Amino acid sequence: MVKLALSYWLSAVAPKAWILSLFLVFCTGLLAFLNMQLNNWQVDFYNHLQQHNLSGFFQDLVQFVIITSILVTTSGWQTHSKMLLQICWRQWLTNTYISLWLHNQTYFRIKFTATPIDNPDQRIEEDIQLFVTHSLDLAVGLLRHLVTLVIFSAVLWKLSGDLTILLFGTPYIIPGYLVWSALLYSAFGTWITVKIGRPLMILNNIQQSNEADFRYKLVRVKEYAECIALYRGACWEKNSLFKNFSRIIATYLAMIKTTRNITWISSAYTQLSTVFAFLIASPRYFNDELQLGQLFEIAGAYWYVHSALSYIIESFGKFAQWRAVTDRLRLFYAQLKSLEQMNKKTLSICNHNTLLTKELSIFSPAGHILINKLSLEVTAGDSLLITGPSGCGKSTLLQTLAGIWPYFDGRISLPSHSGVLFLPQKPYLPVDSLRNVVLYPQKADLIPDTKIKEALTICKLNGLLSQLDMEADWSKTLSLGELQRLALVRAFIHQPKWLFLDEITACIDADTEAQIYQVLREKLPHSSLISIGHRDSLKVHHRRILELNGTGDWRCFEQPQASAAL
Ligand SMILES: Nc1ncnc2c1ncn2[C@@H]1O[C@H](COP(=O)(O)OP(=O)(O)OP(=O)(O)O)[C@@H](O)[C@H]1O
Repeated sequence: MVKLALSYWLSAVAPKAWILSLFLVFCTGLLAFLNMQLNNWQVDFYNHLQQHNLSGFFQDLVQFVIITSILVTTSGWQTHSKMLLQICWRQWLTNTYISLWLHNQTYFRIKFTATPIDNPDQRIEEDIQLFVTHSLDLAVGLLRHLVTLVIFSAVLWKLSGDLTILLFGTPYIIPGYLVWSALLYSAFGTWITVKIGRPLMILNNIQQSNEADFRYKLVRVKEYAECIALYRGACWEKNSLFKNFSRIIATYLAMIKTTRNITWISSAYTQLSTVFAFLIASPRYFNDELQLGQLFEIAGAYWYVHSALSYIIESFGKFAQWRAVTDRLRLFYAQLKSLEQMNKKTLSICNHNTLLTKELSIFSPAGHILINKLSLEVTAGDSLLITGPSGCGKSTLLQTLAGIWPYFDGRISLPSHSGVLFLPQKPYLPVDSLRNVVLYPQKADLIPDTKIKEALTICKLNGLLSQLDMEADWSKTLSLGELQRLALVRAFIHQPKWLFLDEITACIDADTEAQIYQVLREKLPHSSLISIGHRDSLKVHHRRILELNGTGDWRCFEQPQASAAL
């Protein structure tokens, strides 16, 4: 994961990434330096106040304005470059994940892995955003605090002088005792915070999944609103949503407890630290070894050293969340990569002008045989109807031929992918203009409107002729039969050499179905047609029938009633 995240700085856009990163580092370093200047400035300022030195006081104010102006400007540029780097990095990482996810049908195959990861959508949208934001926040914070630590430790070391302690009558001199005490104080605080806050990391991870599941359930209610309303399922859905949400509450309550404990520690720690510096420097002040200005300089330097050292304590919550999203993205990436290997291992499809299967056995994910040793040859221009009882593996056979079903043995020779069109059982229509929907996934500017309108007329969708530019979620407004006819419009527009139809006319009346098949034969006389269907009326439109019986056995025979046109 770290390798992937950092490869942004080695990618094609590396120059931009490096320029932004270096500028960010420069601003961060400059801010730490300016803070040191301001802390140093306090010495003269408080001393001039103590000495009632008015001209010195005004000189200090001018100096203050100059330092602060540079500091404010640098702060703005630091935020600017950080946010710019954030969005560029996120864009690159999102592109990488989306490309891997959509490569080689991984988005489909991922559900076949032994432990499919949950909510890839959330990982790509939210987790990457959190990962990038937190990574940069933590990295910039770490850098700022490291530079601060080095600078102010040196200042504190110089100011602290030596502490002499008597141990068993022997005097021991501790140089830079203020630095050592800050180190000890912070080490103790960090140790106790990490110990108490460790469960927060696990809880954060669980909560990310809970939130995603809850969101998914809400989206499903929206998607299936019509079915839920017809089933009168609102009460069931409400209970299910409450059950999901109660998991969020339970995890959150556990998080509250841990966060409260951490807050107690960090708040006590911060409060104590404001007086701690004065406390340990006070002996030298009351011995007249320090002036008021130096005392404030020590307190300021101590505060910076302390806040740099307590960085882990302050950012523990963020760090816990960062760990959680990093784990989720790492697992997602590992699975995407393993699927890439799987694709290479199981698929061996070569191009021919004939569809050929030799001893092709297809299995369910659980390992049950669906089709046993199918040997089949479909030549260009031929037609085949696949029938059989529900669940016998008809759609799975089509998915295997499409190269997206991984559980098979045997050989498959497929025609070139460019002239093949698969129309699945459940039509998919993107939310877009009708023109783009019927041309999906091709670009709209390649096909003239006249051709689209002709195809719509053939499929008896004349009512949509005037709505080519209208953008809508068509799957919500059209009937199932209309959706299937809209899917068929694609066949008339693209005129593929090989057309695979999976029960695409199941919701269309028999007369329209017959007309559509008739026109398909007229308009695409040289195309091969492979359909799946249950209706006997389909047989007449195909030359051969492949009958599956659900036990793995199959029978392929010529259809005696095939229409004269075939
Ligand atoms: N993604 C999947 N995960 C688990 N099992 C699956 C998956 N897809 C299909 N199956 C199983 O494989 C078997 C064959 O399914 P398939 O969809 O091919 O049947 P079918 O013959 O097309 O049925 P129908 O006529 O009802 O559409 C079924 O038992 C189904 O449950």
